[in-house]
Amino acid sequence: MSEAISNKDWADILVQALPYFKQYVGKTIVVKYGGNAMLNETLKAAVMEDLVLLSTIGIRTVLVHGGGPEINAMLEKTGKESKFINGLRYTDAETMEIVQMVLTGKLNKDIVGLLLQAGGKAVGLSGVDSGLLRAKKIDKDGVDLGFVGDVTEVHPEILETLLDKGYIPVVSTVALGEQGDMSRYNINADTAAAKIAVALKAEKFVQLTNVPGLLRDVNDPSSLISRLDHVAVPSMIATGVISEGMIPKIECNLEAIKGGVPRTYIIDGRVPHALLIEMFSDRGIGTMIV
Ligand SMILES: Nc1ncnc2c1ncn2[C@@H]1O[C@H](COP(=O)(O)OP(=O)(O)O)[C@@H](O)[C@H]1O
Ligand SMILES: CC(=O)N[C@@H](CCC(=O)OP(=O)(O)O)C(=O)O
Repeated sequence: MSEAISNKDWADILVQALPYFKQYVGKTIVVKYGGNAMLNETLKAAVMEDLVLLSTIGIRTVLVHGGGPEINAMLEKTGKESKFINGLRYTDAETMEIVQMVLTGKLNKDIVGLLLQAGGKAVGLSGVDSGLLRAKKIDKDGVDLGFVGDVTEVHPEILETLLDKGYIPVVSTVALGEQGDMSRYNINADTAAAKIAVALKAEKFVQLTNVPGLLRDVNDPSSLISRLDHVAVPSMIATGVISEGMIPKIECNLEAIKGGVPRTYIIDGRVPHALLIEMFSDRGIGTMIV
């Protein structure tokens, strides 16, 4: 890259990024990294570099990861079918064990390893650790989703402690039941990330996914909605413009905004260094929800 651009352009880019550095250093951002955006190893390495850069310059960075496709693959290996209702996985007891193994046992540790390799300081934990996430069985429109949880409490002290020491906390979204309930609950990673962003009073909540953002037509990548007004959301869900995994993604953005997070974005994790571009330029990639 340094060969392709002039010294002046190089310096200009850094100077233009300076106001953004000033805006975010010392502030907290929560990044949700979706399983679909994790599938390419080169892109994954670029995401790790971005996170390490943010953390190194003093932006308090929390990573919450998903892993839907990896869970699907493991279920398939064990002969189980994946079933989703409105973007949420039907989770029986056996599926819950597999969800915990894949998210907390495998992906969480893989990501921490990659962050360390990229020169960062990172610690992995699940929602169970230190009682970070407590949940109760979800009850939405009378549909039984098994061990899918609604987050009822977030105890972010462990995240604050790690952030104070310069670590990137890496969170997998398995939660413990409420007091007296030792069940584990499967939490949609977008939903958990938004709750964590609210609890940490984050300045920004960014979701990295495998589409350019919210699309007016899911089959047309050029139909990006750059700025989504929350008022339009219910009718977009009712008419099917927003469907499947995009439903919890958009709904949790609204929750985050209601909870006081000033900026929420959905961006394309397949674009190399999308996170840096979003954070430090005015190129306006992805969808901003207002
Ligand atoms: N209007 C829409 N715009 C973009 N994506 C949409 C839309 N409606 C549904 N989707 C689907 O939502 C998916 C993103 O959600 P999901 O698969 O849960 O991603 P992640 O793994 O990043 O959480 C897209 O791949 C797309 O198939
Ligand atoms: C309840 C529910 O649906 N949980 C999700 C948790 C992982 C996740 O959200 O992963 P992505 O971000 O890759 O979609 C699941 O079981 O797939």
